[in-house]
Amino acid sequence: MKKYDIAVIGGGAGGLTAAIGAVQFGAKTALIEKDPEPGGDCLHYGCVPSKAYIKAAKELRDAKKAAEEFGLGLSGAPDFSVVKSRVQDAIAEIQPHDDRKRLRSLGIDEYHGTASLKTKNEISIDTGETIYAKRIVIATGSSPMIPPIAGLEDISYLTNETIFSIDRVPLKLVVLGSGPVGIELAQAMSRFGSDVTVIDHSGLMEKEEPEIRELAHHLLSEEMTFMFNRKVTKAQKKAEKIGLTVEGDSGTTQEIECNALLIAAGRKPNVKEMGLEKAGVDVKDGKIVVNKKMQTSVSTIFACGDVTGEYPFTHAAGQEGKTVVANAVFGVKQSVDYTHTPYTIYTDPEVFHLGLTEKEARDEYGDNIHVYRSDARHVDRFTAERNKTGLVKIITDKKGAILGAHAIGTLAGDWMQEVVFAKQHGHKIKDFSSVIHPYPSHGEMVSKAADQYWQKRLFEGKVPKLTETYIKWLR
Ligand SMILES: Cc1cc2nc3c(=O)[nH]c(=O)nc-3n(C[C@H](O)[C@H](O)[C@H](O)COP(=O)(O)OP(=O)(O)OC[C@H]3O[C@@H](n4cnc5c(N)ncnc54)[C@H](O)[C@@H]3O)c2cc1C
Ligand SMILES: NC(=O)c1ccc[n+]([C@@H]2O[C@H](COP(=O)([O-])OP(=O)(O)OC[C@H]3O[C@@H](n4cnc5c(N)ncnc54)[C@H](O)[C@@H]3O)[C@@H](O)[C@H]2O)c1
Repeated sequence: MKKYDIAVIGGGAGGLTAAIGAVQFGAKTALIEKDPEPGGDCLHYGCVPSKAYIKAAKELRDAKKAAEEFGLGLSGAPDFSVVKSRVQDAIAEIQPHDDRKRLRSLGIDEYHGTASLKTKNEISIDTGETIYAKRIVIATGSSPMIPPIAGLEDISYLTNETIFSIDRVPLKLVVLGSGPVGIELAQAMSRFGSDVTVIDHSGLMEKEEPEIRELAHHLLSEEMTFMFNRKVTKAQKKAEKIGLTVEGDSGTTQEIECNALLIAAGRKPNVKEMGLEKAGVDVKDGKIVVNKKMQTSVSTIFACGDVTGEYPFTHAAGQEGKTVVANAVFGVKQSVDYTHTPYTIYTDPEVFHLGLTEKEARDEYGDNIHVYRSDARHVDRFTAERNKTGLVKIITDKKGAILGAHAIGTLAGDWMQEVVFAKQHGHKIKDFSSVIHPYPSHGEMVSKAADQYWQKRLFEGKVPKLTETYIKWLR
């Protein structure tokens, strides 16, 4: 039996970070991946193809808008095969960074097969091999959660695993779920030409600041129909179409038809048939239970990424993978900390989220907080680009330390990154004012919010009285 210091199950964002980190620090490392090539959901069915869709969809939308405004004729339907090739090209270009050849070149023993735990130190691979490892890392990711809907098994529906290989844009598309997966794809499909309806049993972007949620709702409603607080109870095949029974909170039902149904109702960690019970690894609510060191209930076994359900983003899987390396290879007892971990919802405009919302901050700090805002209407770059929809909200404690930052606006995920840096490195809100932002940039949204700190200090406190006295004395 081959023996390793570390064996990683799953070659997605979390597993690759753990395996590459471990081998680079000198650990004898194995990685077992069931798919032909590593890369996981993010590369094959998630971040990369969805961002390729989003970009192509935005280009089409901008072209249409520009054609209308400048009086140019634009007609016909887009050739969807171009969109499909863009997705394939993006995956193909990134794949070599994650592929088996590269892993081997780094010194990782890679296995192609489905792995499960045999004991707390042994892994069985369905190729018939068994390997031993001092430490095991489970990074098997997640799959689309399919809600129990009567008749669903008799129709063919789409998920994130199939939507990127469709050949035609459905005339009418229903998207079940308005989370990041559902809403990003709903907007892209609408821009490709689908008539899109989004159904959700709660509301839109409920974790976001109310004013950001409202603005997003207003803008996105121009491109799709929303049916909130509703659920689909029945699905049936109707010749070339799909019939759906939609139930509201009050029990009222409505029948709708579509040409395709995309299910984006959340994720289910991949824990099935993993032999977790054999090794004694605890699972709660379908997720592998880990402590802050990403260690499971078995001291030799760690887990990272979507399979833990902690923070299901690629960058968080990477952050957790690094924590695993520190703890499993060096035994340094490092804890994962999501306090400074942001995320962006890549709708157009983008929605950015970091740390506490105002409500969460008030729950924790009472009235000992300050809220600073800016609006794209007062930032010249947005005005010049005829795009005045954007908001920033930064929440600090009494001393100006950043507790949370939230934004909506074109490319907000990019220009809000300076707030992540500032928060993580202990800078205060006032520091943004002294950072020079080139004029005119979107990033002025941040400095304009921070300028309010000085306005408050200079024009509302003791300072104006003192300067008044000084000026009088000068005369
Ligand atoms: C449509 C969509 C868009 C997304 N966009 C973003 C985004 O823009 N930004 C962002 O941060 N996140 C995004 N995400 C989330 C992101 O994709 C996940 O958080 C990330 O992929 C999780 O990484 P992971 O390593 O945990 O799992 P995965 O990347 O899914 O990797 C798990 C790997 O384990 C393998 N595996 C599973 N079981 C076994 C087994 N028994 N044996 C061997 N191998 C196994 C799988 O084949 C897979 O390769 C998106 C997700 C979706 C669905
Ligand atoms: N931009 C990004 O970073 C990005 C993009 C896509 C996905 N992701 C990650 O992937 C994860 C999963 O995203 P997601 O959108 O699949 O899940 P989600 O859990 O965020 O959203 C699922 C939505 O479906 C709704 N829903 C669930 N069951 C339903 C039902 N039976 N009927 C009607 N509505 C129902 C929920 O109310 C929710 O709004 C996210 O948490 C995120 O971490 C990130």
